[in-house]
Amino acid sequence: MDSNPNEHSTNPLPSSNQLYRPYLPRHERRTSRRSRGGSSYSYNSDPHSQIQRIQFGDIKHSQPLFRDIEWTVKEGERWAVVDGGGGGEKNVLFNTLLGRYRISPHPPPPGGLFPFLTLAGRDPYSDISIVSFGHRSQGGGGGEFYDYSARYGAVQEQDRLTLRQSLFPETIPPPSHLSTNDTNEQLINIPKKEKDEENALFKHLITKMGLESFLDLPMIALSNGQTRRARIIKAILRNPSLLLLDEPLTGLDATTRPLLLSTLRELHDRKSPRVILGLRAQDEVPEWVHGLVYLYSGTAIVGGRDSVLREVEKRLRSSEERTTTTTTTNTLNAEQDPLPSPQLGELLIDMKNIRVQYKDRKVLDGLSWQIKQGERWHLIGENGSGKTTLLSLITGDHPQSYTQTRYAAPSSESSTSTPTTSHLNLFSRPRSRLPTTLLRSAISTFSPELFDAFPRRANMSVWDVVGTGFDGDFVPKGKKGVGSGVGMKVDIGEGVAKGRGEGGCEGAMEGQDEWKEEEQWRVERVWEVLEALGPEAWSGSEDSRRKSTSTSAIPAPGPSPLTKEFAKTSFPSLPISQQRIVLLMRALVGRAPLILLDEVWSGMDERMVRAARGYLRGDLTSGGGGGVGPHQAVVVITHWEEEVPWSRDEDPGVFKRFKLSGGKGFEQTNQTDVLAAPDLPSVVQGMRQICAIASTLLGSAVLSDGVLPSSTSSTAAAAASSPTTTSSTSSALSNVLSSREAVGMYYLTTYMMAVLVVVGASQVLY
Ligand SMILES: Nc1ncnc2c1ncn2[C@@H]1O[C@H](COP(=O)(O)OP(=O)(O)OP(=O)(O)O)[C@@H](O)[C@H]1O
Repeated sequence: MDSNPNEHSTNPLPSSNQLYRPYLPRHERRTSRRSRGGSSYSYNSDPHSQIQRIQFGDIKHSQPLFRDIEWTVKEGERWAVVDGGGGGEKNVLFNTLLGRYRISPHPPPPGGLFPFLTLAGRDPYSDISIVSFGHRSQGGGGGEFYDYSARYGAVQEQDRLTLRQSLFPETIPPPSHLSTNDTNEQLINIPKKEKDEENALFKHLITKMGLESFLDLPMIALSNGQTRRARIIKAILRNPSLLLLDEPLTGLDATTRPLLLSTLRELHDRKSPRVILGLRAQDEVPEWVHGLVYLYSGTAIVGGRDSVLREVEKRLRSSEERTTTTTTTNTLNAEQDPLPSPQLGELLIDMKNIRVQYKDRKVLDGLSWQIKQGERWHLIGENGSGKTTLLSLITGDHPQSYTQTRYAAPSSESSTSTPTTSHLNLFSRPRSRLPTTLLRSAISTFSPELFDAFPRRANMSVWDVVGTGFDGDFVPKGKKGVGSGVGMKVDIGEGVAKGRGEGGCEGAMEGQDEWKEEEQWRVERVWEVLEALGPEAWSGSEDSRRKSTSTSAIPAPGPSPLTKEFAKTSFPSLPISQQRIVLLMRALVGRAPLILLDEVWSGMDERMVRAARGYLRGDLTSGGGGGVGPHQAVVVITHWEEEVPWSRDEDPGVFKRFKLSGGKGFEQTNQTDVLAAPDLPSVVQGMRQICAIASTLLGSAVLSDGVLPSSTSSTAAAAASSPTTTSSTSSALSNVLSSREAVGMYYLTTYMMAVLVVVGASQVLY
């Protein structure tokens, strides 16, 4: 296999100018070639490049964290590092480049690990920067919970730092004891030319990233995506020689991603700064990347982009084949015990004409949305469109959640109740009449904010963390670490508290008669979730492999030893990806009536994502049960359609999408989805209009309220894309046509073919 990144003809690289020019003693080089073994992958087809064979590890670890990595980066090459195995391997590699882990044997002087810096007399470790989004950014390592809802209220003095001030500390007003003429800018005394260049770059970046209008907002007020863009700009403005950018695409909306990628490419090619990208296994690798380091189970596949991707796919395919036995076994179970499908029920959340405003900045402006039991929503919207704000109203964290009820002017005819012009009703009650403790147990959440804020106390085990999910606590409570109950039930009309419990009495509190039954249910439920989403599902350990290849359809009673061990593990000691899946378990354990999952997959490895998706969907292939009951409602917030565990095509009545834009929200059907698609060529637009008209004229009989019955929709779509019934152009077009338009296309094509047949026949006859 050719894995030399120089295979890309677009990049004629100078072979002598290397970023990494690691040097190995002769005997090492010989050994490294001979004893490479099957576990590592390397390239060395360029005679000028030198081999680096490194093992690196934390001084605390007797075993190296990685072995046999050979990686040379030359000036001009564009590289990305992909975390294929999870467990934070990419983080370890980046930290090694930053000098935080030891390399053995260390590349000796004079070049060292970064000859392009060392030989130029620069200190690598002060000239390389990292911006990481895959890892915990705030809250430090301490055990305290910090208030992640602070941004919604009045901004505190310590949080007043604006985006501009954060980028240019010299613009921070001087302390009061200095004279106002004595600005920091003058004190710092930046040369004018450099300043002009910096300003030009700043303007370019801030415009391209769409942050001009946020410059004078406090940093704390920026949305997740806006903050990420700002952090990247800040790192670029520091002008390091090399910027390690870890998971920059996570949390960015679909419009911003290509803009950021093209900017990074531009900067890298100008060497100001050079960039190495860190990507998740599920991220698409940009076309312009030449070389990939794909980290996997303590080693790496290193080489050209395409060849590494081919190799990874080959390995994945063979590992999937190995697990076929499990799938077959579990499918048998599925046939015996089908999981009930979602059942639509009572209204859980009812928002009408919601408004959220900060001074003259309107974030939500007349938004209405209803969420019912059993529904599965995908909440979507560009960065800054108000998704987090909306969720904070639902969870009651936002102070403006109390002030959403407005009444119509009383009419002259007296009536017993005045209708509202706007309201926020949570579980049939205005937010102000719902105690926060009850709300916390009725709505469970996973979000980047919660992940950052969740306390990491050294003595907190995985069990403790999962157990806090029942009552929405942040510290373990109760004798068995499964909470102590909130003593109330959330009222969901007819379906009181349906969707949770299933054997427990969730209104009970410690000390009450029903508590024993509730506690017993909670303990069993923690084991159930730990077994389904714990290491058995993703670790690939010998134990779990033995279990997964077992042909017995009868699961062994009780949790496995691996699960028991995991339950006892200290939560803060886990790698980030495992902390994330534990917090997902926390969100699912209590069977709360409403579950909010915001950017849930970021930082998890592929096997975890697969296990969690299966569990949420209720596929019996992943742990033998459904993560979400038929009466529970779920909202998934993500910028990536493919991250949603369900598809609207499965059942449009249950699986829905709500889009935020311009302060408003609207439900997107398949139809509006396509109509909203940007930059379609006008010919396609024209075709679509014709098809829609044809659909209305010729096929309106099959339409009901403009929404197709699913069987009709799929038949029509299939017919529209079938090469036997349409031309190749219309077949390609069917990819961008809505169901209704596809029906139109079908009728139009049939109609035109009929006309052709008639015309043809008449030619023959006459
Ligand atoms: N205290 C505040 N003052 C002014 N504007 C604010 C404040 N808090 C939030 N905003 C603005 O509200 C808008 C919505 O923010 P929100 O976090 O809800 O967006 P989002 O849709 O979740 O974005 P993302 O996809 O980036 O996470 C943003 O433009 C943000 O700058």
